[in-house]
Amino acid sequence: MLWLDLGNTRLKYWLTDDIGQIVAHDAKQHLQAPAELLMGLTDRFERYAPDFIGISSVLGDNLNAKVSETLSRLNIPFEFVHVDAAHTLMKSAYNDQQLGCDRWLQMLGAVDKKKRQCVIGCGTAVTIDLIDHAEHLGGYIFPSIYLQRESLFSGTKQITISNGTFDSVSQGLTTQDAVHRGILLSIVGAINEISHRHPNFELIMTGGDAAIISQHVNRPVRLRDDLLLNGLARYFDYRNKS
Ligand SMILES: Nc1ncnc2c1ncn2[C@@H]1O[C@H](COP(=O)(O)OP(=O)(O)O)[C@@H](O)[C@H]1O
Ligand SMILES: CC(C)(COP(=O)(O)O)[C@@H](O)C(=O)NCCC(=O)O
Ligand SMILES: [K+]
Repeated sequence: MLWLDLGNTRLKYWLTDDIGQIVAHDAKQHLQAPAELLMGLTDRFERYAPDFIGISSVLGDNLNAKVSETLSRLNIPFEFVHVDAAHTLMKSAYNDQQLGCDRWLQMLGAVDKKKRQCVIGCGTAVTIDLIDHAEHLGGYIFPSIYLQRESLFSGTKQITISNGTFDSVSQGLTTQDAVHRGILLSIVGAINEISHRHPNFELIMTGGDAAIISQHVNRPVRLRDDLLLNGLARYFDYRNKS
């Protein structure tokens, strides 16, 4: 199988064998041209000859249509995931016309009906979702640390910072530190507050910035980079059975 995750920043793919083991995996920035990036990967995909392609995309109809056009040339059946708020594995109270496919799949990949869980996706946006015994209660969306920095850069005259590292949440004494620490605290503080309000929820984090953010959270966090893949596999497994 070939699994694709088209996020707002990166295209991720996993090739898996008959028993679900990953035989190839990569993540690449697509710069809003995922179809062109895929074109460059088709040789590799053809070599592995997957019998099916399952896709998660949050890039919208126009880019999805271009991706479909590129994938059609492979002559391998492919399908985009559609959010289902009434799925057997997890019911959701969220508006399912709006819920991002990657958010939903990450939850589907993590969900455990015996647990209370808080799933945090640290991509282009940071999403925090609460699940109570396989019932999605809703969540929050924040701009990522990088998007927050860009908005300060473009919305102010005296903040001209476009690089630096996010490594502390203590107060800063320079613009550079105040910007990075303030932004990191906005996300970390929100996570700490949500976990304070929901003390019995296990914290699970995934996505490109999960390692940077999790270090400052004041409760144990489970880092899982397999959530979206796991969600894709569960989704198509269930769909084939019904
Ligand atoms: N090699 C890399 N290229 C680009 N971004 C990276 C890389 N490694 C880690 N990241 C981080 O991953 C974040 C994007 O996370 P990701 O989960 O791929 O997002 P999305 O699903 O929105 O595309 C970026 O903000 C960046 O900080
Ligand atoms: C919230 C998101 C932007 C996160 O995307 P990502 O950071 O993974 O690229 C995406 O899931 C999305 O576009 N969601 C639609 C809005 C919603 O979930 O309500
Ligand atoms: K993501």
